[in-house]
Amino acid sequence: MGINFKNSQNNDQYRLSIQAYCRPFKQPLHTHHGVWRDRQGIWIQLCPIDEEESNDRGWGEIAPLPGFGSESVTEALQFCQSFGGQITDEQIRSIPDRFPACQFGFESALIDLHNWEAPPNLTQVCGLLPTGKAALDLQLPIWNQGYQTLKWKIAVAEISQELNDFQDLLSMLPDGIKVRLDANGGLTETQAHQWLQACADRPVEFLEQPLGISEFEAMLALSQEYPTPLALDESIATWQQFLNCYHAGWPGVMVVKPAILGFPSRLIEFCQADRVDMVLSSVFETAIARKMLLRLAATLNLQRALGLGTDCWFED
Ligand SMILES: O=C(O)CCC(=O)c1ccccc1C(=O)O
Ligand SMILES: [Mg+2]
Repeated sequence: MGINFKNSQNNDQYRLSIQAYCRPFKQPLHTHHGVWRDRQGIWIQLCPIDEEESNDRGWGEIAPLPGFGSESVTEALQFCQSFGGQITDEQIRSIPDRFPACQFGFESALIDLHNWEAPPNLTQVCGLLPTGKAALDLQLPIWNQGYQTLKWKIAVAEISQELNDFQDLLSMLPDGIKVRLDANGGLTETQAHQWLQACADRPVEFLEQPLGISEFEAMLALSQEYPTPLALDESIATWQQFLNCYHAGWPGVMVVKPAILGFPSRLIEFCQADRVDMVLSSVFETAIARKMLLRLAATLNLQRALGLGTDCWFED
């Protein structure tokens, strides 16, 4: 299934509506970056000005992640408001790289306007477990919900504690279920070695962002020393970082968060020319950006489970 991009030479005008939102999580998410309680973002709607009597509307979502190098919600809101309720194709194509979440949101809205088919519902999704011991005493075991892959945040508590909980978690998992460990850049090199030793011969799909973004070379070395694949996330959160790591020959997995990586068309173009071992991952966006992510996933023909198991973290 392809995405229909409108002829990029057009310079149509759109009426722009902006709606800021704040959506609390059912339970806070604990990561190495801290505690996260709600998702704030912006929904936008584009309506072609010469067809206002028609029902054509395109929806997009701006869901920034400033801790990963994107603009903040406040900056995005000011940027949206600067257009005074009206925007052109040309202005959307010219959104600067310092507003990557806006690039994503506005181009998503254009794509939504020109693609009437609903994206397919993809089944291969990785579930996100609560952090720490909470993963062990889930009321309704999450592995009964059809997931074959589960993600668990580490580098939050004491390492000896986490290594113990990790063994307990693995002993509870049915055969065939694999775990993704996400350190959010929070391990020391020594701790990364401890984790990779603990992962050997265990059902671990990959260890995500063990070290900070300044430690690319150390992560390269680790990836050559252990059989468990490593994945980059924070290290490739902006388009420039993504290109840098790709061209530096990163041999592992790339966790791509399209909602903060800029124009979806640029990502598609890149992936059509170059092979990327990619996991498409959420930033806790709502259904509007999720629709774009599903369109992307269908177009990019990805092999690994989607990192979109975050829906259950919100009330309906
Ligand atoms: O990738 C996934 O499976 C879930 C999404 C996720 O973990 C995440 C969500 C929001 C912000 C950061 C991260 C992360 O991968 O570090
Ligand atoms: Mg991550």
